Amino acid sequence: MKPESAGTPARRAALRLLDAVLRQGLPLEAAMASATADLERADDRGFAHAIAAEVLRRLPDLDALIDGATAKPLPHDAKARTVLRIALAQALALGTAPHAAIATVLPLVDGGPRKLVHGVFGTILRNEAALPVPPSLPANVAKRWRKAWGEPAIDAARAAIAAPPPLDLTLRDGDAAEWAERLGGTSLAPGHVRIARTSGVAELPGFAEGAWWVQDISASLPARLLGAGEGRTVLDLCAAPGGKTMQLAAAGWAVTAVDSSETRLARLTENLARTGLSVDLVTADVMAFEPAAPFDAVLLDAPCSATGIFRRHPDVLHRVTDKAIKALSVTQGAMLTRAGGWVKPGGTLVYAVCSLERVEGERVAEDFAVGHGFALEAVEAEALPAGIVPDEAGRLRVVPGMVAGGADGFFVARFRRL
Ligand SMILES: C[S@@+](CC[C@H](N)C(=O)[O-])C[C@H]1O[C@@H](n2cnc3c(N)ncnc32)[C@H](O)[C@@H]1O
Repeated sequence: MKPESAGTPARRAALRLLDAVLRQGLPLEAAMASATADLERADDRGFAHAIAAEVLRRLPDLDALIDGATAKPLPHDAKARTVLRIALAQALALGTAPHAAIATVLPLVDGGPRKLVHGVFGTILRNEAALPVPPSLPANVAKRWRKAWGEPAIDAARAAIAAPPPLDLTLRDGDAAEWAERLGGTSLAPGHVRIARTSGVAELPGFAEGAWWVQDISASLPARLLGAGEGRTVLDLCAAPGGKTMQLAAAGWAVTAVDSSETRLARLTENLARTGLSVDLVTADVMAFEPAAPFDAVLLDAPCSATGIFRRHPDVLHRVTDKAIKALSVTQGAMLTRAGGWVKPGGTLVYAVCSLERVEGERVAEDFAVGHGFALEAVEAEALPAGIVPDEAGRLRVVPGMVAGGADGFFVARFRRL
């Protein structure tokens, strides 16, 4: 038997990753450990991830090429289709030489449709096919977002898939203009610096001493709406890995941070050690947790579809179903009702989701605004990062195209307890 090419194991891992996302509905990052377990080298694991992520960014366009070159469409979950997607993403988007792109995937269909895969790949390349710029969104996502946010947001979302997003940093303290100069970036708001994407975050000035942490500008909004703590108490629900927890602690709040995931809380603990910030940590399910006393403020960053972070996590474009979005909104509503019960009279409640779905954002906030003893507290336009403006009700809804250079899709509403 011919020995397997050195490049094949990384492609096999990419196939397992795509299977985990597209057939099992798992997040790409969550599938990494098991799908790449047999790859010893970090760069092979990184390459498998890069291939899978590129396929997910280009999936509708790759499938259109494949369907245009097959007489009878391959089933959507056929191994031959995914193997072709892997070879084509490399040859047409990642700069892999076509002969290497196909030779390294053919062993994945040994004893199966090897000839078909080879033939379809050859036909597509001979026709000098190219992937469209910018990439297309999956039809169901485009339909949902077009209805919710209009055509300009669709165009901006497509452009955002094509370009790697910049890296936003939140400063623990210190002057944003000074840090922007030191890091070669720009600042969109107090305490914020935006730099070009880099793989060497830990080597940048200020990382080791905890002067800043990576946090998208949109993700920094919920804690910004609570302002300076001046020693008051805040309950940070669904807190890990702690971007908002650290903002609140740095702004002078006495923070109690709750999360149900031990693994994610361990990351929060590391982040606190690096930044020298201190908070009380509680491992608990929000639906079972019972605090001893109410808080001056409560921030709920609820678990959600995460469709707002599609730029860095393109798997959300393919694995999040309408049914899952509806189910999440029920959980979010129940969590928000519990969170409301832990706010002191006159205190503040902030609800946030990194979702581009109205049912998880606007709808949950509107339902909560009725009959729970809270009033929506409108956000003032002048306190916000450039480009972000409150909606007509005074809530924050960040959609693609709103912030120059991009930002995660987000929803934030602030309430005052009556
Ligand atoms: C959107 S992430 C939070 C990000 C975090 N607030 C930050 O700024 O870094 C959602 C978090 O909710 C946690 N979570 C999900 N369901 C939960 C529950 N029922 N109770 C407590 N935490 C939960 C997850 O473990 C996850 O860490």
